[in-house]
Amino acid sequence: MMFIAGTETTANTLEWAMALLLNHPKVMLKVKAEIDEHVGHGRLLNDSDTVKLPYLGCVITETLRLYPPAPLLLPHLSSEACTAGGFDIPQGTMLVVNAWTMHRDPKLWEEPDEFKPERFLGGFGEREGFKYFPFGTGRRVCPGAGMGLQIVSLALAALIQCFEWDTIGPVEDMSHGCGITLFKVKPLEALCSPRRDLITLLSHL
Ligand code: HEM
Repeated sequence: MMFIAGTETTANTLEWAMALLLNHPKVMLKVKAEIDEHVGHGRLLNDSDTVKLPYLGCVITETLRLYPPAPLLLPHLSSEACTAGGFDIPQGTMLVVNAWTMHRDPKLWEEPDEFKPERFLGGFGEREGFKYFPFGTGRRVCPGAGMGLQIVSLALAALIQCFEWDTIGPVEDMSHGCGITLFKVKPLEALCSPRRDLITLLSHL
């Protein structure tokens, strides 16, 4: 279960994040500048560096808002009768929460369909958690959230630290398909070449 729940979600997030960055070169440059400033070119970044990269964190948070890997979370069953949003829910009802819709609700977000990592600079208030939940919430919240975020941060940061990236066509196609997870219809294809400043380091790996 841990393996199934932890692999596709993490890989999809990385793919969506890179696709978004390719379509937003100014954001890509900002992430690169942050990595260059806090890690540099003399060594490969490691997991203790990710805390020094708040803008990268905003990019991943914003990616998970626009493309939550589990857009309907997992189905929940009411263990007792309750009320939710004014609706009476009998015991034993299957509840599905549509995170995708809430993450793009214009009543909750400014320019909801735009990729704007800056919206998360300065943190995220506790109450706001109710409009943003790529990992679910409550008792059945994703137990791998911390690990998932760390893997995506580390992988994305390493790809940007070491390589120059470009789209193959004019823009990356962002069409999505949805099963249990939200996937990219056209798998990401991109051009990459080693960054000049990293060639010596990479050649010694
Ligand atoms: C970016 C990465 C990930 C995302 C977006 C994600 C998202 C989610 C979501 C939305 C749920 C359902 C929560 C709910 O219905 O309230 C879930 C459950 C779960 N996730 Fe993740 N997940 C990620 C990574 C991981 C990783 C790395 C692991 C394990 C190593 C993991 C293990 C699980 C397990 C075991 C459950 C079921 C929990 C339960 O039913 O009590 N996930 N995840």
